[in-house]
Amino acid sequence: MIGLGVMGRNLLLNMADHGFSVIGFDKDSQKTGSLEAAATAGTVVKGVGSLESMVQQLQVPRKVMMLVPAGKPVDDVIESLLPLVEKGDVIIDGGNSHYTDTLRRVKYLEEKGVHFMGMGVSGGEHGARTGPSIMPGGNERAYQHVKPLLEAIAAKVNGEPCTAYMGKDAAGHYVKMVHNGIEYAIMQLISEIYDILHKGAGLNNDELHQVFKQWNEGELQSYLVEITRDIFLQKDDITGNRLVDVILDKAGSKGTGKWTSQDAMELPVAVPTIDIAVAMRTISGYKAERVEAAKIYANTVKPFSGEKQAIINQAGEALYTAIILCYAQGLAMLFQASRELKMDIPLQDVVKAWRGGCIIRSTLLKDFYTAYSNNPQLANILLDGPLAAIVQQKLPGLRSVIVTAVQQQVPVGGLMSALAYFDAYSTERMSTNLIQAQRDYFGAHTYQRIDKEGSFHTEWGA
Ligand SMILES: NC(=O)C1=CN([C@@H]2O[C@H](COP(=O)(O)OP(=O)(O)OC[C@H]3O[C@@H](n4cnc5c(N)ncnc54)[C@H](OP(=O)(O)O)[C@@H]3O)[C@@H](O)[C@H]2O)C=CC1
Ligand SMILES: O=C(CO)[C@H](O)[C@H](O)COP(=O)(O)O
Repeated sequence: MIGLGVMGRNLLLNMADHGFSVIGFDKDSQKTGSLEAAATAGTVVKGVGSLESMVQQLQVPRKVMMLVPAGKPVDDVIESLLPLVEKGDVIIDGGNSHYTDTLRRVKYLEEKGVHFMGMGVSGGEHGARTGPSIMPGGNERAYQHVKPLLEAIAAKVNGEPCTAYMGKDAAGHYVKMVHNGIEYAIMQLISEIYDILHKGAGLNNDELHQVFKQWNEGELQSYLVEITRDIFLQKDDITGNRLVDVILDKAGSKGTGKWTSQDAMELPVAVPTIDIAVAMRTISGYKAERVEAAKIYANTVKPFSGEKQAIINQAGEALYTAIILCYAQGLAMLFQASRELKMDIPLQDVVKAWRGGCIIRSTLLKDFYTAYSNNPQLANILLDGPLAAIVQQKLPGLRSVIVTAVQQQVPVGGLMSALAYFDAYSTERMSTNLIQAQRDYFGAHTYQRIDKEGSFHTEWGA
């Protein structure tokens, strides 16, 4: 393992716990020393400060994984490894690299006879140590060398490992990118529901904890709902108040959500809830301007007058439906990208790998798994019969919550985008006939007709 930071160190210790002899490299002797000290008794874990020494001690074909920051560090590590590895060896990048970088690296290293695999890992620090979701892609023969290791260290659901081969070339990193896009979208939806219940319905942190606790015990059971439940109880060491209330409302990002939106536009495929989640993090950064605008427009949430429990119930239905619509967008993107980029991504295995260990794990994944088991070529999970029945039953809650939130001035762009996606996707005849007429009017862009084949142009207004 190269890079003994948060992820590398924990993943390596996880491998050792499963009986694999491992060796970690870091320039920092403190990191190599503390790695050995943290190893479980009886496991074989070595920390070294020389890359040469690390590579020499590996069995052939060598399996070298790196967990370093995406971008130049990955290229630097590859260049330092090249004089040390041989044909047939496998280099794995487990970080959040952009898939186009991975494509470039796969080609570069294949020319030298070295296999390069891009592999998504999700689950954060704890997941890496105890069982993450792992999304490997690249050369399938190279994957066979690491399959037993990955299956051993991955999270398990019903005894099955939350990992599978994600497809050719950069498929592993592509799947991880879309995973993170869905992660952004679900986090945005949860934060909007929090706004509705907190500012609108006046629930305090203890009440919010109870609501999320109850939701996490039912159909909304998921990692993100679970951690949100716990966040409301966390005390601030400095003030003694709840920590969530003293955290500045400016969201950070490392870029994977933005990459998902950018790539969706390129394909093209519609992922409006991911787009809006990225945009809302951007708007959150305009703190000073927002403070000024709030004064000008006297923008404050108007308290709800309705019964609290009714709003809580509707909010639960709205969140559940909108979350399904986020997965629908992300999975439809993978379906389309797999075809366009010829990656052969098996969607059934993607949702299998996401069932446990990762940030977007949820009880819903088992329904998606069933949907893809019945039809591996399903273009959109909204076309699956049982899932369509769930969406139809829960949709009124989403509509009602949006109406209430709009009237009470709670910004709910994520919820609205999910509903807009659904309403457009399930509309037989959209209003885009008018857009075609306008395009032809001002730019002679032509249009198609509903009653005849071919392309037509009209001299409008003549
Ligand atoms: N943290 C998380 O929850 C998750 C992170 N990821 C991804 O995993 C990757 C690693 O993340 P994380 O472990 O959090 O990062 P950290 O910053 O904790 O660790 C990165 C490690 O890489 C080392 N490193 C940096 N540059 C080089 C280099 N050129 N050569 C050798 N080693 C280098 C660093 O050493 P030094 O400090 O000495 O420079 C450090 O030990 C990233 O791509 C990240 O996006 C993926 C899933 C979850
Ligand atoms: O990959 C991850 C989880 O799956 C990381 O935690 C991710 O980098 C977080 O992204 P951001 O910092 O952009 O919110």
